[in-house]
Amino acid sequence: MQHDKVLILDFGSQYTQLIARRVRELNIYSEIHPFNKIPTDIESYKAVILSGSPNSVRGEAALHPELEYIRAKKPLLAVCYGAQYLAHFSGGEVAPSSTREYGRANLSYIKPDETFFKNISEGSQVWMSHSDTIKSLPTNGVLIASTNDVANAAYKIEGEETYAIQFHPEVYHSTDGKQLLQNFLVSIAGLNQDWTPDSFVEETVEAIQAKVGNDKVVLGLSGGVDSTVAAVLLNKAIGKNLYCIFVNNGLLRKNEFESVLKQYEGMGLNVKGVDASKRFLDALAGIEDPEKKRKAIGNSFIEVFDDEAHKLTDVKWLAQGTIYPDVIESVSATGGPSATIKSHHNVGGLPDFMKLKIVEPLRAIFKDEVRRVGATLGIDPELLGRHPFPGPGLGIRILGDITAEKVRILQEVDAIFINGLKEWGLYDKVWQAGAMLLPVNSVGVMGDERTYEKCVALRAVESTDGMTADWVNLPYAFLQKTSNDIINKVKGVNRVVYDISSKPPATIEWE
Ligand SMILES: Nc1ncnc2c1ncn2[C@@H]1O[C@H](COP(=O)(O)OP(=O)(O)OP(=O)(O)O)[C@@H](O)[C@H]1O
Ligand SMILES: O=c1[nH]c(=O)c2[nH+]cn([C@@H]3O[C@H](COP(=O)(O)O)[C@@H](O)[C@H]3O)c2[nH]1
Ligand SMILES: NC(=O)CC[C@H](N)C(=O)O
Ligand SMILES: [Mg+2]
Repeated sequence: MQHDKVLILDFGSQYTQLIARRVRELNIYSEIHPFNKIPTDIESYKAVILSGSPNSVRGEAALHPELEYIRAKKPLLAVCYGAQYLAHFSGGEVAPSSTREYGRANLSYIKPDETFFKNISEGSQVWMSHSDTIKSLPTNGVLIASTNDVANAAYKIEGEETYAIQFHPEVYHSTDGKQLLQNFLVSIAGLNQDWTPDSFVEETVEAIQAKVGNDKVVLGLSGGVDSTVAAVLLNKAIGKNLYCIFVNNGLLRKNEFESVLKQYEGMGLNVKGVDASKRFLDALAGIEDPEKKRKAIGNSFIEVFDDEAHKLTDVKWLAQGTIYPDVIESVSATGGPSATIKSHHNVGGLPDFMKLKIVEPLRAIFKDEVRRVGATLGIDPELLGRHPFPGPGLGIRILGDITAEKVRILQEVDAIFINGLKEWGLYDKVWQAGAMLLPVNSVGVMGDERTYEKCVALRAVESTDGMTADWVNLPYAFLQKTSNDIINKVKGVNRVVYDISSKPPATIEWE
């Protein structure tokens, strides 16, 4: 079945992904594309949304989209920069505002009987984030809403299905934002709300069957949410032609290799566990630089996969659990290369010599949607609720060089911390948690003896997508008990600290 879809043109706003999510929450499929790479099959989109931007329409760096096939031809919603753009270059005027406007505002005026504001009343809270303001409306512009500080908070263009708003309906703080998007997409643009997890499963299974046919597929399974949901979908589509490989890279959590393999047994998946710990640890020996460690781990993954793929005959495809943020983050809105903070080493980016074609069934959906799809597929909620765990595992949580002994120490510490979170009912309140082994020895005293041992840092963060994160205010009583348990039970550790840095400026993992 073909679904109605929405095109979101990205001008680099930090909220663009949120627009897509909010639209999808309405069971309408949406795609984000850079403002300067408008898809050629523009007819297939039923409505278009222009995002905000860090740039100003008044500056030399103003971004100019090519709206020839969009403007006045399709329902168009312009948010913030988009609204300023449509005003400034079509007969209106944008100027710097006397005060920068960030945060909460309330609609003080709404034009009566506007479908765009159906079920939304004056007083409704909206969220602002701009420093330019629309001084005068474009040709044929009609004012449809104001706040106390922003006279031109929303306008429409007479004779077109074009709407423009200065505030951000996509953030949760705009309390009627979802209603507004629904008014625009459903009541005005006439889109169907039929894009649901059930329909996703059904259509994806069919699409995989059509694409892969009778070929064999290998998939790297990690015990994590994304690869597991991908595996179950593929299994539903192609059954025994799916070969899952779960690699013990020697950097997994305590007992994880065994317990994850056991968990998969009950799911009817064809999984092979490959213990390659020695290969990884050998490749890592003596390497201290974080990026070099990541490269060594990534290369070892590729070698293991290559070996395993060669043991099977006629494998043509590699399946990956790539999700939508992975895809978007690799395309920068303005085309400029963004700085490499860390090379995230998935099994992606396979070298040409492997000659495998790629199948990525989750490529178009967000993490929370992956979880919903997983639930529809009947995957254990406990597995779906697992914290993300990076492919390089404890390798990027042991600062400096890695040895088997350091891995053992960190596995013990991590197990005490994570099990404690579960026992105290805190695990599901935390987005991700883990422990870091620092390359620092400090002096302690245990039973009247001097010790000179390692320090570990505990980290627990709240986040929605890992892009930004804040540390979690864990109860002191919990930290106290955990610290005691770690120091008493893990030989080699005599000091525990708690990481209270947000991302940015820190990152979640220490390397
Ligand atoms: N130990 C492993 N064995 C085999 N494949 C792995 C392993 N670790 C990671 N991978 C592969 O790398 C991909 C990226 O890992 P990533 O951690 O981003 O996703 P995930 O583990 O599937 O989900 P989550 O983000 O919930 O941890 C995985 O989807 C999987 O294909
Ligand atoms: O599969 C992965 N391969 C990697 O190389 C990698 N590095 C970081 N992460 C995870 O990404 C999120 C953000 O982490 P950072 O703030 O440390 O960049 C957090 O959830 C990290 O655990 C990785 N995941
Ligand atoms: N959030 C936005 O789109 C901001 C637009 C523009 N950069 C401004 O500051 O007004
Ligand atoms: Mg993972």
